[in-house]
Order: sequence, then structure tokens, then C-alpha cells
Amino acid sequence: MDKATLRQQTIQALSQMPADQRQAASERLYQALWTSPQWRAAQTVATTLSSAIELNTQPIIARAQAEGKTVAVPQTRPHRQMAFRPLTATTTLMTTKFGLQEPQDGPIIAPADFDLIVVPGLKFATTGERLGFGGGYYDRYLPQTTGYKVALALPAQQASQPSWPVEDFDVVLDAVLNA
Ligand SMILES: Nc1nc2c(c(=O)[nH]1)N(C=O)[C@@H](CNc1ccc(C(=O)N[C@@H](CCC(=O)O)C(=O)O)cc1)CN2
Ligand SMILES: Nc1ncnc2c1ncn2[C@@H]1O[C@H](COP(=O)(O)OP(=O)(O)OP(=O)(O)O)[C@@H](O)[C@H]1O
Repeated sequence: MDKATLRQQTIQALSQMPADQRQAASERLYQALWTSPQWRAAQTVATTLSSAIELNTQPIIARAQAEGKTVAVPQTRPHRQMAFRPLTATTTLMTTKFGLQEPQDGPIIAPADFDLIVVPGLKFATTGERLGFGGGYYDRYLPQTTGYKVALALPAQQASQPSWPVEDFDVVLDAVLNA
């Protein structure tokens, strides 16, 4: 299937997921993440500030902070680049024209400093291939990282293998958690 059609279908399926099912699947995904050795070992974690259709990342952020980990979230820059800045009680957030919240201040954390990167996206194959929202931001960013790259896939986001064209620049994830 072409990427644009699959993106539309997945957005639709995510937005139609009953709240109780979403909640239950999300809980299983958080537990799978938190019990992983990569989570336990991580000092510095990259994640996102999720939009309504995505897995809610707030529990991940809160847990990481409670455990004393540094949590950083992306700010989009020109030329489809991202800068990750720490998320703290004093971080200034601004909403972009795409409705995403982004940090405006604080130091930029170097990509190689992350131990764990929770990667967003629309569809994830168990074998690690990923279909994102189409900006190519993570395709550019992930090659600069060295940490463990993991995605948390709600039922509507799971695929046993990619049903979309995988390209040379697509970075294969280290793990896809399913629930
Ligand atoms: N919560 C969350 N934050 C995230 C991401 C994400 O997937 N989830 N991103 C993951 O990458 C980055 C933002 N991704 C974006 C992807 C596409 C467009 C965008 O420009 N969309 C245009 C179409 C552009 C085009 O046609 O080239 C649009 O929707 O009109 C913007 C941001 C960084 N922050
Ligand atoms: N490393 C790269 N260098 C240059 N262009 C790239 C690179 N990676 C992706 N692109 C371009 O970015 C565009 C979007 O790529 P793609 O459709 O794979 O995005 P995506 O993985 O869905 O998005 P994202 O990574 O932001 O979630 C494509 O037009 C692609 O050519």
C-alpha cells in the first residue's frame, strides 16, 4: 500500500479506538517498557509530547522523572531537523501550527547522549520498520543516535511485516513493543 493511504487509514483507526481499549493497551505497553532492561539502565531518555491520536507519553515522562532520569522532547527546526531539550517544571512550551507542543528553552542534548529513544510513528512492523507522519524528522535524526530505539505500538499500529515501501534512509528500530 502507498504510504499516504496507510497513514490516513491508521490515523482513522487510532481516532476510532474505544477509550477503554486504548487505556488497557497503553497500560500494557508502559509496563513492557518499564520492565525492559534498557529502560532500567537508561539515564537519558528521548520521547515526545504526544498528540491526541498517539500513545499518551505523559505516563512515560512522569515515570522517568520520578526515577531521576533526564527526559527530553523534540523541537522541530528548519530543514526537517530536530533539537531535543530537557523537559522540566520550568520548560517553556509552545504549540506549533501542527498542534504539537515543543520546548523553547533549555540546553540542546546531543543525539549521542540518549540511552533510550522512544520513537513516535503511525505504523510499526515487529521487525523494526516504521512509518512516521511523513516529515522525515526521525529518519534524519536517528542515524546520529547510539541509544536503544524503541516504539510502543497500539493494536491499530501493529504490523507483522511492513506493508509499505521501506526506503534506504529508513532506520530500523531495535524493538517494537506490541500490546
Ligand atoms: N508527538 C510527536 N511529536 C513529534 C513527532 C511525532 O511524530 N509525534 N515528529 C515526528 O516526526 C516530529 C514532528 N513531525 C512532523 C511531521 C510532519 C509535519 C508536516 O510538516 N506536515 C505537513 C506536511 C508536510 C509535507 O507535505 O511535507 C502537514 O501535515 O501539512 C510536521 C511535523 C517531532 N515531534
Ligand atoms: N536521511 C534523509 N536525508 C534526506 N532526506 C530524507 C532523509 N530521510 C527522509 N528523507 C525525506 O523525508 C521525506 C519523508 O520521509 P518518510 O516518508 O520516510 O517520513 P516518515 O518516516 O514517515 O517521517 P518521520 O521520520 O518524521 O516520522 C521523504 O521525502 C524522504 O525523501
